[in-house]
This record gives sequence, structure tokens and C-alpha cells, in this order.
Amino acid sequence: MQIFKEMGVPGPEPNFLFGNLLEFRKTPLFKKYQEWREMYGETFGYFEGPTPVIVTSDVNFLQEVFIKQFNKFHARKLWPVQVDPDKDEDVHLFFARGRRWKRLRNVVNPAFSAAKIKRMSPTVNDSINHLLDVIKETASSTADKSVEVLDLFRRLTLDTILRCEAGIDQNSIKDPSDPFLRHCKNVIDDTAKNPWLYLLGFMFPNLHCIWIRIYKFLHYFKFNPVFWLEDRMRDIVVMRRNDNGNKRIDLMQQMLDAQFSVNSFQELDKSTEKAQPVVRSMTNEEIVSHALLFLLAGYETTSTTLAYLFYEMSQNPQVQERLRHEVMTVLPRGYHSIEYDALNKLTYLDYVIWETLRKYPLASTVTARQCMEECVVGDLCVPAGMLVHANLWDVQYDPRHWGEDPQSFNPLRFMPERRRHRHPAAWMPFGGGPRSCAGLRFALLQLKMVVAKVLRDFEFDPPNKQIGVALTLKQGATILPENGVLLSARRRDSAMSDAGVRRGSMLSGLELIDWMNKRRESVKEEEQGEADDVDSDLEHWTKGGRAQRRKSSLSSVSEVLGQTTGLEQSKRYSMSRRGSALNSEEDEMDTSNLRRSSLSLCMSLLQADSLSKAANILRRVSVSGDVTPPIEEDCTETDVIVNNMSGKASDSNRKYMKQTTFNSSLPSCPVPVNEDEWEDKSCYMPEEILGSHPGLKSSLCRRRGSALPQLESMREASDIDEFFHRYSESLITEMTNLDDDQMLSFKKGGKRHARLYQRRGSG
Ligand code: HEM
Repeated sequence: MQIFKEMGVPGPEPNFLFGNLLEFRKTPLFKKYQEWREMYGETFGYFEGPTPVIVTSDVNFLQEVFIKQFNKFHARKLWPVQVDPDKDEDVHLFFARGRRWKRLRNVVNPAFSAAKIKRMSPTVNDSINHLLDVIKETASSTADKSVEVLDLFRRLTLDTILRCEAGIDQNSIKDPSDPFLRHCKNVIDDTAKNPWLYLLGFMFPNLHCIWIRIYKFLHYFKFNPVFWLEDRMRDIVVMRRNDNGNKRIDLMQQMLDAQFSVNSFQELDKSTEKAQPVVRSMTNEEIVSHALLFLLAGYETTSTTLAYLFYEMSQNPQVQERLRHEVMTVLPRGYHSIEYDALNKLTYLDYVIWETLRKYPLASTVTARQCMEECVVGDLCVPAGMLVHANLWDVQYDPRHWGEDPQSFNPLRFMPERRRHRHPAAWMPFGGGPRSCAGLRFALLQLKMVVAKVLRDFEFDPPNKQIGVALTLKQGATILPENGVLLSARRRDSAMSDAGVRRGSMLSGLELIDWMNKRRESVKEEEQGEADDVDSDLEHWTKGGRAQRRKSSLSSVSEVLGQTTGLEQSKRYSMSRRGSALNSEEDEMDTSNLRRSSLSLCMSLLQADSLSKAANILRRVSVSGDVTPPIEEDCTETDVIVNNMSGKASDSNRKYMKQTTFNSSLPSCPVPVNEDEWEDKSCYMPEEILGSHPGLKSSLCRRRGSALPQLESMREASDIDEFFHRYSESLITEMTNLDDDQMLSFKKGGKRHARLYQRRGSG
């Protein structure tokens, strides 16, 4: 116990029997680390029984241990009550070390490959649909619409992992008394039971084979849920082994199919190693222990992350809104199921998840390595057997990596230009190096899908709208909110379907506002238990068939276009949103046909008598939803737009127009006026603007959110040649008032000018 003194590493004074273990009786490990960090600096040492542990938040040190010198630090910390990592048969990836770990990791990695995860996405999607129902029911059953989300997410992640790993179709999300749920909860809480056994395990780690026997023996006196779960998994493995013909696509199948040479089976002695390799597969017991590992890892970690994420959303409404905007833009509500590939387009969602995991590195208790061979790390000589533990709660709040406000929730910290300059070990919620989390892809799939689907339908507030109430954290298997996370969940008006509302308004010929009111009334009725007449309403419009829909739509278009002056706000809105009703809902084709016909109607109206007036309306319609009043007070909004289009704008109005491309609500934002600067990649958007504008994803990304969905009109207009081909030059001249020179530069300008039209298209 003099070792740290010899190494010159500061730390608390240990007790000869317990080391410093007794200090954790009242304070959980991650908080104690914080206290010691204040007292002893970023690297300090303490004892867990006789085992020396170095705790550090020095990112270079961590990089050495987790990545660069992995061959000397390939083992995890031994847990007080665990199987023998080298000898026992039922060792899983988490406890294994050396070549055994390598073999198991080689089997498990392909099971979590992107292609395999993609195949699981419909299953995940399906489980989340149940979650949506339950949130709706739970919220409507209480006056303040409160929902305890941690519990719900645990039930969801349990259902998902059971289905994805072993094809077990439980429905704990709807049935809280489900036996799997009950037993998983008990296993997670298990560390709180038998504390004396764990203490003994810490004090005499070399006797772990005795402690594990006592642990198993105790089951005969008191039911242990771990063994119940193991038995269920064992039944399935045996059944699957006997049922060779029926291959599934779950994680268990990957393990059943795995093959490798026998000399990598265990840490064998040299003589056996040289023997001819024999092809073997994973043993049944290995598969059972892995199934249990995935079950518990998948159940606990992802659900706790989701709970933190939704808590932060409720505390930061502007982030919630911006995220919802991105989700609605990329995945309009009409898509009942979300495609795996579409999730990759949700950049801001990535930032939000990463920031959640920065603020809450909930699995920090396991990010430790044991030194297997004496080596030098930095200026310390680390002896074999010593543990190195990453102090993630310190690293991930360190102002040196995260700026002056590490306590605030700011997803934009993860923008590429800021991430680029950060040390790779400054963010390690999934651990680091070759032994980092094996289920990362699966976890991310679930996290993204849940957030995208839930945010489309619900808005979350803190209970009683009290912003700033911090969570109390406790340490269990992960670090989790002590009292769960209670939020108030409001079903969004458009939860029925945003695109559906628009389509409803379009097809019914009602104004959007009227349609929404009608819909709202029906939702109220629904909540009061009365018959829901909305679906029948919708059905009525759907049943009418294409001809009926086209007819009603055309009549509403002509009604709007017929009024060549003084469009009311709602009409303008309903008109301008129409484009985005596309690419959603099951009858996409019909809708797009319908829209195409409304476009051609517009064009024929334009070509007829009221050309200039109609052109003015079109201009207003397409841009009016996005702009705030212009800089020059004596100039109307339409004037600014029209003058800009015709090249007659004053400098300030020109500048204003450019600002609207970035951010409509901040007319005075310092955006470069000089057109050349647009292409200059070093010219970044100020962050406060990015933060407040949902459409922008990065300071380098200038494309508006609404330009994202691949609307047909965008594609049509993005090709300038096709644009000229479709609409005669004379018509464009009239619409835009371009003179010959301007027309020439317009043609030459190509896409940059065409962007105006693209934006009109996307409404
Ligand atoms: C947000 C969710 C999750 C978080 C934050 C998380 C975090 C972690 C961390 C910190 C480690 C230790 C890494 C290290 O020591 O460097 C780990 C390991 C592991 N995790 Fe996860 N995890 C998550 C989800 C999952 C899921 C869903 C699964 C499986 C279905 C899973 C399976 C594993 C496995 C098998 C290991 C051991 C890897 C090895 O030792 O080679 N994790 N995880």
C-alpha cells in the first residue's frame, strides 16, 4: 500500500484491510472521484481492498492505456463476484481477456455490423409504435399529462433487445407485470443485495471462484432472477440448435453459426496451441451468457440514456424544437416506419445524443483496464495488476475540452469544426479502443429511432413547467436518475399526422386552420371517449378516389389563385405548404399527381390574362412564410422580394434577402454581403444564430432545412436547362422582369440563381 507514494501519485490514505472501500458507503463512486479530484488533482490513486487503482482525467494518459498500449491493458477490472475469466466456460465478452476476448469479439462484431443492424430496424420500429400508444394512454390518464419516461423506456428497450437477440416476443411495454421485466429489474438491483459478499469479493479478489460458488449456492435458499433468465435463454439455444433448418436474423443466430479454430478457444498452453486447428463453434453455455449480457446491457444503458435525453429536451425547449424541425423535415410524419438510412441524415439528432452522453456518461463505472504487464505510461511506471480507471465525469465536464459552460446542454459543441480540435479521449461514454462498447450501433439505432418517432408526436415539458430542476443521480449498474424522470407529454395537434393534416386540408378544400380546428375538436371528443369521426372523415376523402381528390384540390387551388389580391394569411400558408404534402402518406403517387396538376393549373392561369398579378401572388406565396419585415421601413415585403428578383433591389434589401436565406428571424445578423464570400468555407455562421435556427446543421452548411426533402419541384428547378425547357423564356422574362443582360447572366449563373426557384418549390 506504499505503491502510490513510491510512484509519486497522490491519493487518500488506505486502510490495510479494506483499502478505501469504506469511503464508498455513503458516496457513490463517481461522486467520490469528483471529491478526490478536487483534493488531489487529475491523477490520483486509491485501493479497492488490496488492489491499487489509478484514477485519471488526463486524456493523454487515457489514450495510452485504452488505445496505444492496449496489448498491455486488454483486461477489464475483475468484479467482486464473477466467473474465472480464463477458465470457466460461461465467460462472456465483457469478462473475457487476452486471446479468448479476441475470439469472442470476432464473433460478436459481425453480429453488430451496419448491415445486420439495418435488418433489425423494422423490429425496433415496431416496438416503438407500441411505445407511442402507451405514452398517449399514460399522458391522457392524468390531469397534468405526466409520464415517467425512464420506466417506459426500460420496458421498450427490453422488448426490443429480446426480439432482436433471440426472437422472444414479449410485450412488457404494454404489460408492466411481464416476468422478463420483473426479473431484469431485480438483476439490475442485485448489486444492492448481499453487500457482504461483494465486500469480501473486493477484499480477496483472488478467491473469486469461491465467491461465485457461494453466489450460486445462495440461489437454493433465495430465488435469484439471473438463473431464471439464464434458463430461458438456455431453452431457446437448445431449441435452436435442434432446429437447423429454420435460420433467423437475430443475434443468437450469429452466435449459433459462428465458427473458429479450436486453438483460439481458451488461453491454452503452448503445446495445445501448436496442435492442428479444429473447427469449433461457440458452446451453448457461452451463447447463453452472451444472450444474458446483451439483454442486460441493452436494457439498462439505452433506456437510461433516453431518459436523460428527454429530460434535457424538456429543460431546453429550443433544442427540442430545433430537433423536431429536423426530424419533421427529413422524416415527415407520413412515414409510419423509419428507414435505417434516413436516420443517417439526422445530423442534429446525432449532436443531441452525443451531448446527452457527454453530460451523462452513465456507464463510467466500467471504463477501466487492468495492467497485465509492467509498462511505462507518460512518466509513470505502471506495475502489473494495477487498475486504471477513466474519470469520465471529470473529463467530459472539463472546460479545457468543452469551453466555459460545460454544465449547459449545447449540442452544437459537436459541430465538425469544433469536434476537429478536440482530443479523442475527451468523449468516451462508450469507452475507448478495441474494447469499447460492442453494442454501440445497436444502441444508436434505438436511440435515434425512439427520439425521431416520439418527438414527431409529443412535446415534452418539465412537470409544472419548472425549468432548472436538476436530477438527483444514484449509482446502480449504471448511473441513473434516482427518482426516474417525470415529464409532461403533450400530444401534438398534428400527431395524427402532420402531412395528414396538410393533406386533409388540401383534399377537403378546407383552409388549414379550419381543418386543424376540426381535427382538434375530434381529438377532444376522442379523449372524452366519444366516437372518433376523423378517420371516417379522412376515409371519406380517401374513398372519393383520385378523381374526387383532384377535383376538390383543383377547386381550392383555383379559389386561391382566383383572388389575385390581398390573400389572407391562412390561405397563403395553406398554399405555400402544399408542396411539402408530397412524399408522405401511402398514396404518395396520387398526391404528387394531384400537385402536378395544380402546378399546371397555376401555369395556365399565369399564361392567361392575369399574368402579372398571378406572378406576384406566386412570389408572395412561395416566400412569405419565411421572411420577417424588411430592413427598409417604407418598403413592403413583396417589394423586397420582387425587386431582388428583378435586380432592382437596394444594397440593404439585397443584404436582407441574403439573410433570409440563412435565418429569417434575425434581420440584423452579420452575414457577409459580398457574394464571393458565400463560397468561402472559412466564413462561419455565428453560433448564437445557428443555435436559434432549426434549419441549419453546421456553420458550414448553408442549405435551409426545408430544402432538404427531395420534393419534385426542387428537382425540376435545380436543373436550369430543364427549367428553360419547361417554361418558355418569354414567360420567365415576364415573371421575373429580367432584362436581356440579366437573363443571360441568369442562364450562366446556373444553380446559384436557380436556387431561388428551388426554394419556392420547397415552400
Ligand atoms: C447508450 C447505450 C450504451 C452505452 C452508453 C454503453 C456503454 C458501454 C461502455 C462504457 C462499455 C465499456 C467500454 C470500455 O471499457 O472501453 C461498454 C461495453 C460493452 N457494451 Fe455497451 N453501452 C451501451 C449499449 C450497449 C448495448 C445496447 C449492447 C448490446 C446489445 C452493449 C454491449 C456491450 C458489450 C458486449 C460490451 C463489452 C465489450 C468488450 O468488452 O469487448 N452495449 N458499453
